[in-house]
Amino acid sequence: MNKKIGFIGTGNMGSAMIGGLISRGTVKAEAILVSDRNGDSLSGAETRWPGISCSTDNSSTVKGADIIILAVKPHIYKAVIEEIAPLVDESKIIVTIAAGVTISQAETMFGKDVKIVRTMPNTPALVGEGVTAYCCNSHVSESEEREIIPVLESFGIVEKIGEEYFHSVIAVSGSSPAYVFLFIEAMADAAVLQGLPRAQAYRMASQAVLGAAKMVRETGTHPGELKDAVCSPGGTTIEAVRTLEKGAFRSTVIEAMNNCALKSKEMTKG
Ligand SMILES: NC(=O)C1=CN([C@@H]2O[C@H](COP(=O)(O)OP(=O)(O)OC[C@H]3O[C@@H](n4cnc5c(N)ncnc54)[C@H](OP(=O)(O)O)[C@@H]3O)[C@@H](O)[C@H]2O)C=CC1
Ligand SMILES: O=C(O)[C@@H]1CCC=N1
Repeated sequence: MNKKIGFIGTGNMGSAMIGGLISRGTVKAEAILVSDRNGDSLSGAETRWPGISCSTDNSSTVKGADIIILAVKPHIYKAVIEEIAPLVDESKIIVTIAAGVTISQAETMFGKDVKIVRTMPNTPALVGEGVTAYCCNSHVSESEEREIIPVLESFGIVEKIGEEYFHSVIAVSGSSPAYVFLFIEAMADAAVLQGLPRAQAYRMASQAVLGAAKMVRETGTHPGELKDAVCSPGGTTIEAVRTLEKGAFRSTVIEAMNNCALKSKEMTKG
């Protein structure tokens, strides 16, 4: 692709996306422009990805890029958009990634017609195993949407959704790596408690999650059926499942994700 991609903000999510773009080879490092007010984030990006253009000046990113990804926290959106709005014309596409910032709110912040693609990525974008949900505003043409999809595919799988589903998507993919990391950490802690060396515990716990996820994806078998196949009658696994259910494992996950989606709704109200 011969487009230049700009990032305003290169913290947790921005750097995961840059990593995905470069390792997938969607664009060369020289086609990526980054600006950040945080010198440490900027120098970290410069060291990790030699060839990218780094600056503390957001306007240089906007001037040089065709696709501009706003990778700052939601409460910074208004200030950044007001700063860059005069430089954004119909040749540029704005990609938003913020929780709780709707297309209509971003349009109001720009105060003029701008092409906006609202997305919800997640940090596994760094290793090309992310999920990115997106929807476009009415100013993005079908051909422009076709140009954006390969950019999003650099991060992993891509799902087009109606904007009303963003709250659920934040719970099931934007935020969910955090719950999975907790789960891996807890499994490794238990293994360490039982005497396994920490490094082996992390390798085994994370591989079990990776392998189980791949089985769901690649066999198409219902997760309940896959669980049943691990639980030998009177065996070890059903003891663990009984204990998890006593602790309301599934209900706790459902409740947590419901609260996550509610928080996203609340953030939309500002
Ligand atoms: N983290 C995640 O897993 C996900 C995050 N998101 C969304 O991504 C966005 C970014 O989150 P995240 O990466 O975690 O945040 P971070 O704080 O890690 O990164 C944001 C970066 O932007 C910098 N910044 C702040 N203000 C400006 C400015 N005016 N101009 C240029 N740079 C600025 C910050 O600097 P400083 O440190 O000085 O503030 C920081 O380096 C959020 O809107 C969030 O909702 C979406 C999906 C997943
Ligand atoms: O916690 C947050 O608000 C952001 C959005 C999704 C993941 N991190």
